[in-house]
Amino acid sequence: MTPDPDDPVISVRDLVTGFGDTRVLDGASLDVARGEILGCVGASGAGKSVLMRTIVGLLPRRGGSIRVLGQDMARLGMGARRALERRWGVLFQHGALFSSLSAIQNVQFPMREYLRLSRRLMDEVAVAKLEMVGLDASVCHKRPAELSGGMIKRVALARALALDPEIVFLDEPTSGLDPIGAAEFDLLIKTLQQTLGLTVFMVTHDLDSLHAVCDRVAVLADRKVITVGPMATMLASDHPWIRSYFRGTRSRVGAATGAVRAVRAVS
Ligand SMILES: Nc1ncnc2c1ncn2[C@@H]1O[C@H](COP(=O)(O)OP(=O)(O)OP(=O)(O)O)[C@@H](O)[C@H]1O
Repeated sequence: MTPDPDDPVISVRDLVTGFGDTRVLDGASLDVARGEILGCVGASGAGKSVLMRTIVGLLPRRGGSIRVLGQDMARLGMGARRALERRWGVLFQHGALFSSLSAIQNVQFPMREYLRLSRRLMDEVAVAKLEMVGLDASVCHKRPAELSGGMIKRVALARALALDPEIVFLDEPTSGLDPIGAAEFDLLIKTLQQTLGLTVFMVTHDLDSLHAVCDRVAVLADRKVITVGPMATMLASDHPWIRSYFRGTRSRVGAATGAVRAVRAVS
């Protein structure tokens, strides 16, 4: 699906959010287009998770506006709000599975909260969601403590997909995975986005994920979204933080340059 910039699924304007006397975001604005994967980056503590949690209504907004799927979040009554919540899924940092529930029960949790389905149908749907993220029936009755980090992320993704959402919010989906597991997870996200037509808002520190799956990247700094654009924009930016993040020694560009220097030094 080609992202349509004229059809923003999420529109954040002049957002102010904070805790006590501290403002974490102060005038943050951002659009996420239908069908795109937008990566959100920024220094640790810049407010990426806070932005994501404020968009989905888990943290209060002190100012500005948030529109999701054309609806102003501040004007929704309880019923309309629940109806809107059914149209997105969230994968929280570290998966955030319920430790006392099995994998299948975790996936069924949003179904129990928002739908009235028979037990049999819920079982069928949950197994299908687990298969969709590459897990077979053998994990169904395992609890999170019995699963690997990669499996936990997949179960959390299956839970985020439980209600057939239009938008998926992912908070550091590849953190803690080895490079192969992270690449597989990136591919899974990209495949799901393309086959299901999802819009994806993804908080990440993973430069490989940004390169592999994101259509655009939003950079949070100084309590605002300072730049949004494709990777080419990030690589061309002269902003000091963006430059050191995307072209520093741990980036592909930096690594390639370092490698060239090393080869030159040897020869
Ligand atoms: N519940 C909370 N109560 C008080 N302060 C909070 C709370 N949640 C987040 N913060 C503060 O808000 C700021 C932004 O936090 P946030 O988790 O959004 O950062 P982040 O950009 O996602 O960082 P990281 O990349 O390290 O996960 C931090 O200073 C953090 O301490």
